[in-house]
Formats: sequence, C-alpha cells, structure tokens
Amino acid sequence: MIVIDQLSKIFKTASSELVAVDQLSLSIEKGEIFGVIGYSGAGKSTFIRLINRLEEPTSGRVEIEGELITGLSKNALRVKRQNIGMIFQHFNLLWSRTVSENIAFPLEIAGVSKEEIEKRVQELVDLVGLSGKETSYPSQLSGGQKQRVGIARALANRPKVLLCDEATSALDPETTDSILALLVDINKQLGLTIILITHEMHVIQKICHNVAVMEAGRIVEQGSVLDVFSHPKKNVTKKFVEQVMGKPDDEVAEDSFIATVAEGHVLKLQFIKENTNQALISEVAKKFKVDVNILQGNIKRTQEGAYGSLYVQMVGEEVTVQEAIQYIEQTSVEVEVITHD
Ligand SMILES: Nc1ncnc2c1ncn2[C@@H]1O[C@H](COP(=O)(O)OP(=O)(O)OP(=O)(O)O)[C@@H](O)[C@H]1O
Repeated sequence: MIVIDQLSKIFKTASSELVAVDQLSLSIEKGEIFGVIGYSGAGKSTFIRLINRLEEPTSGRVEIEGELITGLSKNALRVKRQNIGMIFQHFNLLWSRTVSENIAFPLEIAGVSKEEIEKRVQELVDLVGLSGKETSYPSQLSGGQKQRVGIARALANRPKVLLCDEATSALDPETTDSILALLVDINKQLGLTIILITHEMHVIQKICHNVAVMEAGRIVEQGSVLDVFSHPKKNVTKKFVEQVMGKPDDEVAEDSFIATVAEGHVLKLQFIKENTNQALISEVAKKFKVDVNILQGNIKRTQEGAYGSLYVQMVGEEVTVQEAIQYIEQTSVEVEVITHD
C-alpha cells in the first residue's frame, strides 16, 4: 500500500510562491492501477515526481509498503528508487545506446553481474515484445517501441511500483492502446502497482481501477472508475467523463428515434459493471422468442466491466416480453421501459 499524507510542494521564486501540490492525501492499494487526471497546470507531474522524490516535497509524507520514502537519506533513497520504476512522456532513453544497452543501464548501476544482465535483458525484451530489436538504436524505433524500451528499463530491477508520467501522450491512438494493453498485462503478470498521470480520460477508462481528479494542486474527487463515470460530482470531473462518453446532447435525442419505432417496446438498458452486454441481448432473443434490435448505444469497457446505456426495440408477445424484461432485471443491468405499443 502507498500512503500519501498532506503532501505539498511550493515553488519559490525571488518574488513569488506557487503552490503546485497542496496538502494532498491519498491511499493506493498494492497491485492496483491508480490514475490521476487533471488539466495542464493541475500539478500532476509535480505530484508523481514527489512520490520518488525526483522533486523534494516542501512538506508531507510518502510511505510505500510501510517504508517512509520522505524520511530516507539521499543514499538510502538511491537504493530504494530501484524499487520504484518510472516511465516518461518523451521516453528519456539514452540515444547512443542500443535497446539492450538502455535496458541494461539500471542493472549496471545496481552492480548486477554481466551474465545476469544478459539474461535479464533478454527476459525484459521478450516481456515487452521487442524481440529482434535488441541492437537497434532509439532513433530507429517507432514511438510505441521507444516506450516499450522505457517500460523494460523501468522494470529491470523488479520494482514494486511503476510511475507513469503521461506515458502515452506522445503516441497515436492505436499505439496508445497497445502500450495500455502492455501495462495491464504487466500489472496482472507481475502484481505491480501502477500510478499514472494523464489528461486523457480514455486512458483512465481503459486501464485504471481507481481514479483521482486533480485541480489546483488538490484532489477534488476520487473513487472507483465506474463510480466516477456513473456519478461524477464536480464540473471538472463531468467534463472529463464527457471526453469519453460524449455530452448528453451529442446522442440523438430519445424522442427522435423512438418516433421511428412502429411496434414493440423501446427499452433503455443501463450497464454498470456488466461483462456480457452483447451476450445478454442474444441470449434474451434466443431464450424468449422476442426480436431485439439495437437502436442506439454508448457503452465503454473499463477494467471492472462495461459502462453505458443501450436503447433496444423488443418485439414479441406481451407476456413473453414481460418475462424477458424480468430476466434482464435479474442481471446487473437496469431496465427502463421507455415506450410500449
Ligand atoms: N520547477 C518549477 N518551478 C516553478 N514552478 C513550477 C515548476 N514545475 C512546475 N511548476 C508550476 O507548478 C504548477 C503545476 O505544474 P505541473 O507540471 O505539475 O502540472 P501538470 O498538471 O503536470 O501540467 P502539465 O500536464 O502541463 O505538465 C504549474 O503552475 C507550473 O507552472
């Protein structure tokens, strides 16, 4: 578990003071993927750099698995940092070193033997999917491949925690998805705790278990990704949720498509934490001899299942339709009957 307690960072210049992180407190469970989202200037980068003391806190505490990071001497911190990997938006690779040599770098610093380095580097190359690229230089790699090197290097000393500073912000959407999939894979395979900062809500939606929303150096809202998606409270959170779900007015107005439905019932199905949305529809159609047509849907996948709503037309004998509705109501999907003939 990671405990962050009343953590602050004040940048002082000759004439002014800027509070970048303001008495921030958080708890992050071991093995989870925890996202911090905020707009530019919210203090995210400063916050994540305070965790491994790349930035020295002005006040407050950081504790990782019972060890007080903010209490360590410089020398002890240097050793401890081997347990805290970090990846960066612009990769921060050594350009004059090959892929293998970049990954080997933290192992050399830790004094690992040459033989062991060779073995470990090959394991890591395989883990991040870079086999065949061992002798390439960073300039010969795509953005996604460079970030894979960054990830392998961060994992070299088998850290317990991985800090990700806008790790996919410089990548195109497809490459972003493949790097996010790799992070989920690593989280599951190695049980690694991942803390990431981002300004993109789809990153949170796709891979995080819990999320904190940051504004002006403070956490203004936090919770499980599904809770925050389904009940955003603050305006800033609502705007981030809209990045992924669209604005309510972006959806074709209910009335306009309902008017086109000549027969049967129109149902609104609300999915929260549901893993079987498509399967449920076809299962109901088969089981109850009803026709089910999808009219409109906006469903997003999260680490804890699907979230969103689906409008369907259901046509069949009234009794059968009612049985089908009751069946759906027994799952975690909420059903609202919008119209019926
Ligand atoms: N070294 C520094 N000296 C002075 N002010 C700083 C320093 N680093 C950051 N700041 C200020 O602290 C505030 C928070 O910056 P930070 O980079 O942490 O925000 P952010 O949410 O990560 O934004 P971005 O995504 O744009 O980097 C900003 O007002 C920034 O100008």
